[in-house]
Order: sequence, then structure tokens, then C-alpha cells
Amino acid sequence: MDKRKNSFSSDESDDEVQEIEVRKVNKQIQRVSVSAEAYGLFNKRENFQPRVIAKPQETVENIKKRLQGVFMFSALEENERNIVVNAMEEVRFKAGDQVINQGEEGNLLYVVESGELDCFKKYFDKPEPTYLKTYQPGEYFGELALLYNAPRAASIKAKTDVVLYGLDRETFNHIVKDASMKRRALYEDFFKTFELLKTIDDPYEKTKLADAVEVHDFQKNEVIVQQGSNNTNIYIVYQGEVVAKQNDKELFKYESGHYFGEIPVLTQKPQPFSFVSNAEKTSVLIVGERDYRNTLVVVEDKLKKGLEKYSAFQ
Ligand SMILES: Nc1ncnc2c1ncn2[C@@H]1O[C@@H]2COP(=O)(O)O[C@H]2[C@H]1O
Repeated sequence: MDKRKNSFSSDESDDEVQEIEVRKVNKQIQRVSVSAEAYGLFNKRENFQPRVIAKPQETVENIKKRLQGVFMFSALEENERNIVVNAMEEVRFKAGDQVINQGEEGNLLYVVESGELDCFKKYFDKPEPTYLKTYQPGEYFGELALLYNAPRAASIKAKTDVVLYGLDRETFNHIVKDASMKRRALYEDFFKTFELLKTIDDPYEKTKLADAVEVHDFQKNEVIVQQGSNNTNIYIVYQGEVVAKQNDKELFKYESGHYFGEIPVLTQKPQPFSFVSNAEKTSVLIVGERDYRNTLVVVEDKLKKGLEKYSAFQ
């Protein structure tokens, strides 16, 4: 039941792309705009002149394809997404190159097209940087400096030769930032109560989940997931109540902060329960399988352990 919009149309006219005009982005000017933004001058949409980076049609198509799978961009309208595609530049790094240095100023968010990169973070109480994760194609990084006007919060090093798509701060701020900030703020408090994430110390994983979830409302007795289905979404109850039924027998209840639906994605078996809204209005946050691999996968061991309560019913 992934309701994500995939609004890229392959029939988009070539003319539109031909019109792409190059505006050289002068690093000096970019830096000035960062400090202007800090004083609130830069957020006026009417002043926004999106940058357009000339690139071969093939690269344009590759970027479009790649963005379809990146949740940070999935809520954008088609015209907004086209602006993002036009503004993106292809950047290549060799294995071993440092792409981002913790503590430095940053002006680009990167989406990985190919290759792998390692992420390390230096904590004040540890002498050596801590390895956090490896980025794969389809993932993005470098959004925090842009979202919060802060220095880079971690370091990223190319593990192999990589091709990345860089999105500039200005386009990001005007097209993507508002939606992402709103989502992060909206779900911030809720994720503090979300049972699965309580054990994660790193606030970053929680805020990232905010970009991935989609909210969906159900009326009383509406079926959210049907018994026997192979639906691989994971659901988090935001408000209301949900019951798990097997052959119409009520077995489990879920309230705000509880999750359900994880059996197919963890076991590759069909769903043994139906999940039904048990309140006048139940709102659930939906994490699709692809987004699960980018977010909740960090608590997969805990999710698997949680399956024990269902063992008598599978
Ligand atoms: N635990 C983490 N804390 C901060 N940044 C992280 C973490 N894990 C991954 N990152 C990424 O590392 C990037 C470093 O640059 P940014 O701070 O712009 O954005 C950061 C995130 O995209």
C-alpha cells in the first residue's frame, strides 16, 4: 500500500532540457548567501533563481531515475522535482577521497549514484572517529548542514570510486527544506515515545525516519492490512488504536507509539494477521520496505526479537 508518488514522466519533452542554461556558481557568492540566509534574508521565495547545471540528457535521466527512490524527494511535486534535477550536478570522487569533513561548512547535499562511502563521526569523549555506516547507491547524506545551517556533523570518505549528485543549498532550501524541516519537527516528539527507537542514542536516526514515513488515516473497523497479504510496509500507530485479528479472533492491541505489520519484511512470509482500526480515527505512519532498509533496519535485531510474541500464531 505504498502511496508514494512516482511522478516522473519519461515523455518529458527534450526541448525543456535543451533550454537548460548554465549559470556558473561562484563559490564566493554561495558563501555570502549562507550568511545572508542566517539573517533570514534568503528565505524569500520570490528572490529564488534556481541554478541550472547543463548536463547530458543521459545524466538528466539517470538523476530522475535515482531520485524516484530517495525518500527526501518523494513528496515533491513534478515541477519541483524538475527544478531539483536541473540544479543537480554530477560529482565524482576516487576511492579514499574525503567528501565531507566534520566541522567544516557545507553547501551541498549528495545523493549516491554509484559506489560506496563510509561515514565517521568524532565524539568529544573519544579520541578516534567512530564508524557509523556505509552509504550505498540511492542513499543521501550531507543534508544536516543545509537543514540546520550547522557545520558538517560527520565525515564521509569514498570507499570506492563514486558518482554522486550534488544539490546546492539554495535549491535545497527553497524546494526541499521546508517540507523536511516540518516533518522532522512534527515527528520529533513522537519519535521520542516510539518504543522501537527509545534505545537508539543517536537522534539522527530518529529525525531521518521523519523523512521516510507517510501518514495515513483509517476509520473505525477499516482494514489496514489484510491477513495473508505480502504487504512489506511497517506501520507505526501515531494516534488511535489498532487490533490484530486472526480469522476474526482479536489477539493483540496497538496504541500510539506501537508498531505492527513487520512479519512479511522480516520473514518473507505472508502476514498471518489482519490489522484493523479500532478507533474513530486511527492515524498510522507507514514505512515502506525500501525506506525500512534506510531507517528502521538499525533496530532489526530488536524487531526480530519482538516476533517471539507472535510465534504461537504463525
Ligand atoms: N549519526 C549521525 N550524525 C550526524 N550526521 C550523520 C550521522 N549519520 C550520518 N550522518 C550524515 O553525515 C553527514 C555529514 O554532513 P551533514 O552534517 O551535512 O549531514 C550528515 C548526515 O547526512
